[in-house]
Amino acid sequence: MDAITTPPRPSNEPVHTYAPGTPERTRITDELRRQSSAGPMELPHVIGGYELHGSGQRIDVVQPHAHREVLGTICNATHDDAEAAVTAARTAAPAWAATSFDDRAAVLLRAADLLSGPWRERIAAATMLGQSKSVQQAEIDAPCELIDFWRFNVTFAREILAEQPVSSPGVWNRLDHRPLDGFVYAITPFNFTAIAGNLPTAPMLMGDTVVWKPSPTQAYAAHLTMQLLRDAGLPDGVINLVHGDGAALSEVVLADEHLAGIHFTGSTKTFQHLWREVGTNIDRYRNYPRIVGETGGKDFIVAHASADPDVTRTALIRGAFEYQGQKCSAASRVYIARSVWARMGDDFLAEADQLTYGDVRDLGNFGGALIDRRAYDKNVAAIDRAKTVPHMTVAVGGECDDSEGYFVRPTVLLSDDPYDEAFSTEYFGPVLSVHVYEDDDFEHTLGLVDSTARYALTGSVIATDLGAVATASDLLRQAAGNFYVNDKPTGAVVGQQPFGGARASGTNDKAGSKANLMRWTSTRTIKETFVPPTASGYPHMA
Ligand SMILES: NC(=O)c1ccc[n+]([C@@H]2O[C@H](COP(=O)([O-])OP(=O)(O)OC[C@H]3O[C@@H](n4cnc5c(N)ncnc54)[C@H](O)[C@@H]3O)[C@@H](O)[C@H]2O)c1
Ligand SMILES: N[C@@H](CCC=O)C(=O)O
Repeated sequence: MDAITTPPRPSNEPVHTYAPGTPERTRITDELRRQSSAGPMELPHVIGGYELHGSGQRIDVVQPHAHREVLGTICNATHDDAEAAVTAARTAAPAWAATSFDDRAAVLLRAADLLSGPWRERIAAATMLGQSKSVQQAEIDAPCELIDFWRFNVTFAREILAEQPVSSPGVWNRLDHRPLDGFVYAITPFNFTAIAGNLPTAPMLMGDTVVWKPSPTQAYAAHLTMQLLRDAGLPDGVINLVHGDGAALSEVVLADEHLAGIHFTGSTKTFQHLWREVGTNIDRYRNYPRIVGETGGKDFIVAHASADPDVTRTALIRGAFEYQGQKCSAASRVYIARSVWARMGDDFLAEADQLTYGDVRDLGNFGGALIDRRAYDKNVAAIDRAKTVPHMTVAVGGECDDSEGYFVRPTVLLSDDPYDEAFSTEYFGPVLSVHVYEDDDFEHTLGLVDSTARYALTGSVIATDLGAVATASDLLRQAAGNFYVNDKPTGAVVGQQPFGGARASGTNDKAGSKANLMRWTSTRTIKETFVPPTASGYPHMA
C-alpha cells in the first residue's frame, strides 16, 4: 500500500489488580496450576525459523522459590549455533529491509494485542514462575510494560520516519531511515520479561535483523515471547533466539564483520566486557557498531527534614523490597533527616520485618526468591560482611534460607558511615542501606549522594519544602537518569517516564523512546535537484 498511515494511538495497558474475587485472579491461578504441573519443556534455540535443540551443555531453568521444580531445559549455545544464528540474521536481512514500515509495525501491534488478550495469563504466569515475581510485579512487567513497549515504539518510529528536512525551491530533500548495515546483537537480563521482549524488537521494528540472547534464568518466558512473536507474524530469521551464558556466542558474534549494533541490558561488568571486545575487534567491522547498554544502579532516596513520614516509609518499602530488590531501579541506599527518622523509623522497620517472601503461587506473598544461587550467595556475603562491620547494625532481616528457594529476608542496614561499601556496591537484592543525617546537613548529604556511587540510574527526593526539592534537583542533576519527587524510584511507565541512566549505569538511550529507536537506523540524506545547473560559473565572476 502506498500511503502515509497513522498507527493506532497508544495508551498504557491497564494494570489488573488480582484482588480476591476478580476474574483475572481466577485466570492467573488456573494458569499457574497448569504451567506448574506441565512438566519440564525443551526450550530450543529458534534460528532461521527452525527450533534447534543444540549440542551444548544442558542447563535446567527452575522456579527460584522452589528450585527443585524444573520448568524447562536449554542448551548452551556453541560456536556452530552462533554461526548459524548470524547466517540466519544476514540471510533474512534483505527481505526484512524491503518490508514496508507498516508491515513491520503490524507484527508488533498484533503481538501487543495477543499479549493483551489470549496470551496475557500465559506470559504473566511464566514470568511469575521463572523469575519469581509476585502477581503484581509480573503484571506491571509482562503483560503491561511489554505491550506498552510494542505499541508506543510503533508510534515513536512513525514519528521518526515523518521527521523530514526542509527543501529550498527547486530541490527536494529527504531522509531515508535505513536499517543498519549488518545485524544487531540483543542481550537481555533476567529481571524483566518486558526488557527481554523489547531489546530485540526495537531494532527489528527499524528494519534490522537480530541475534537475541536472553538470560538463562529468563529463558522460560523468553521462549514464550518468541512463540508469541511468531504467532504475530514475525518472519523466520528476523529475530534468532539463542540460549545460554553467551560466552561462545559472543566469541563468534563480536568478531563478525557484520556486527552493526549491540542492544544490551544487564550488569555494568558484562557491558564493559562487551565494549572492550568491540574495541579489540574494531578493525574487523564494516561499520562502527552502535553500542546501547542500560546497566547497574545504586539508586537512592533522600528524605529532607520536611518529608512526610508515611510517604517516606511507603517509598522505602516499595522502592527497596518489591521484586526482592532485583530491579535496576530499586532503592538500595537511603539518606534520612534525623527528625524524619525519629517519626517513621520504627514503623518502617516493623513493616519491613512483616513483609512476606515465599512461593509466588501463593498470591498472599509480597515477594518471592532471588533469581539463582549466584545472586543468593552475593547477598548472603553482603549481609555476613555487614554483621562484622563495627559502625553498622542489621536492624531488620539478615536471615537467608536456600533449602527450598533462594530466599533472603528484607534486610535493613543502619550505618553511621555513609562511605561504607554498602552505599556504593550494587547487591541486587533486598538489602537497603540507611544513613541518618542531621537535619541541617541536607546540602552536604546531597553531595554525598552524588559522589558516593559510580552509578546514575534512579533516585528520589522526598520533601514538602519545594525549595528543598529544587536544591536536590539541581545538585543531583547528573546523579540519576530518572529522578522522582515524592515517590519511589522504581516503576517507570513507557511513554511517561522514558527510562535509563548515565555514568556507570549505561548509555542513557532511554528504552521505549525515539532516542533509543534512532540508534537502530542509519539515516541516508537524499537531495534531488529538479532542474540541475548546466554551467559552472557564478555571477560574481562576470
Ligand atoms: N539499567 C537498566 O535498564 C537495567 C534493567 C534491568 C537490569 N539491569 C541490570 O542488570 C543486572 C542484573 O541482570 P543480570 O544478572 O541478568 O545481568 P548480567 O550482566 O549477569 O547478564 C545480562 C545478560 O548478559 C549475558 N552475558 C553475560 N556474559 C556474556 C557474554 N560474554 N556474552 C554475551 N552475553 C553475556 C547474560 O547471560 C544475560 O543474558 C543488574 O546489574 C541490573 O542493575 C539494568
Ligand atoms: N524500568 C524499571 C526497571 C528496569 C530495571 O530493572 C523501573 O522503572 O522500575
